[in-house]
Amino acid sequence: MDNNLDRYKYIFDEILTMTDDGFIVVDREGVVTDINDQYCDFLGTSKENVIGKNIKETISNSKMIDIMQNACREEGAIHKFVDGETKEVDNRFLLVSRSCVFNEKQEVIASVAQVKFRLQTLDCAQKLMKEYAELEFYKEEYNKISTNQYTFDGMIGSSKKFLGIKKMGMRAAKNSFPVLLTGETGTGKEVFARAIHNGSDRRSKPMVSINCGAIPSELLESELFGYEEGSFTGAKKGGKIGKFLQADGGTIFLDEIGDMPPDMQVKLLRVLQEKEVDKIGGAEPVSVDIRVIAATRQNLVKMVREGKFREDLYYRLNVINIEMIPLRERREDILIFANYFLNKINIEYKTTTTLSKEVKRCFQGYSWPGNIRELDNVIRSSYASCDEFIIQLTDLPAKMVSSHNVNSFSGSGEKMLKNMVDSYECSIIKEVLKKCNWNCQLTANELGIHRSLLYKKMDKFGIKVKKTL
Ligand SMILES: Nc1ncnc2c1ncn2[C@@H]1O[C@H](COP(=O)(O)OP(=O)(O)OP(=O)(O)O)[C@@H](O)[C@H]1O
Repeated sequence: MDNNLDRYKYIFDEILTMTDDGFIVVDREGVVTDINDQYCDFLGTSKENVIGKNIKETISNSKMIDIMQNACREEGAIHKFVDGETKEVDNRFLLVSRSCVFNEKQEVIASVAQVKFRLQTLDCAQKLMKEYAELEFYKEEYNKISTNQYTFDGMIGSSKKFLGIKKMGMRAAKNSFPVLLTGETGTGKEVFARAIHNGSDRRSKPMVSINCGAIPSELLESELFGYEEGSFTGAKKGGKIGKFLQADGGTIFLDEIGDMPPDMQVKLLRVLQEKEVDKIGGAEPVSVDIRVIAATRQNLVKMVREGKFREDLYYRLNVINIEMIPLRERREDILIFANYFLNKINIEYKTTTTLSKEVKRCFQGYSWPGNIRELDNVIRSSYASCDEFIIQLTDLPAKMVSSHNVNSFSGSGEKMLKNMVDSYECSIIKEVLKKCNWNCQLTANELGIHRSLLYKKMDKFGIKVKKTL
């Protein structure tokens, strides 16, 4: 019997050496018992580093243990190797077949996986890889839509002004004219753009967003229009498709359009006029069918006047203009948003935290320069620092609890002043504590007071050292 086993071991080893494919074998516990050189080479490791260790240490998202648990097999599945787990940077998707091995009692004793490296298989894998990437993109988009946040129905707000622009957005969704969304930061321009796209008959195609201000101008052209393979040094193998072509049939969202460099403004104008994209290094222009929604918090009219933004492009983009409303001009919606964000955290952490009367008053009186995004942040940070189940004034950032918010404080005369000073002092201490990661010595240094005084004040205000959210 032993002789027979030895014989099979030699044959097995020879097969593993001869094949062009990668092979790996694990035992019932997921510990690697065999791996061939081809696979080690692809992973950029050695047999000594892999054999005897759990498969997850080498391939963290391996499915071999699942295969054994389900006593099944899988053929030609696409496996995406995790970044840094293979030495081939451009080759992270491969075709893998996995199977479990049974003994004569039909018990699972091992699992074996084969990875295809042969060229024709790779070709096929690369095609599948593109489809896989597209599928992942649609899955992500689907998740966004299904959360309902990005539809007009799911949009928060019931103030008259907001209902007015919501109506404009719903009307805009019925056609494909360019839309220009203007307004301060954090007012919901991107959320609105998504709702227009999701409400239009383009919703089954992608909405692709690009922040024109966040991409260096020398990269913007290739990001927007793509390039052909070999069109410049450093160009990726296989070229790049570009955001406009990715959005074909759907919508492109050009955020911070005011930051688009002048040479790109000319190129964008051409796309809007001709409905064609010139890929870098491409022989022919490619036709595209896209709806453009642009957004900016800058004053484009002023920029046109100053010669910083092309007038012809401005008119092309500004067919439908929707001016988003700052939160301070839709005060009826402030508490609706505050409760919406707090409720989301309460659900996540299974708590029932609420806002105190004073906090609600303070929210109503505050100017919210960062708008809805700032309100979301304030709710998070105050939830993280509140000790009880009620968010108090002392949990808010110091700048909110300033003398501009006199209305938020109860009491009269000296008592009121003392309440305000205490509240302000407490907020500052909490803010610096958070900044210093709740390190009391650093906080005392930063505040310029002795540590013992800091402790006294923390005691007075009931501040306990906390974790951050
Ligand atoms: N109607 C809404 N319902 C729920 N959340 C919203 C709503 N509008 C905006 N938000 C939230 O407010 C934040 C800011 O929204 P968004 O990014 O759309 O603003 P923006 O105007 O595009 O900001 P910026 O100009 O800084 O890019 C996001 O977290 C978003 O989810």
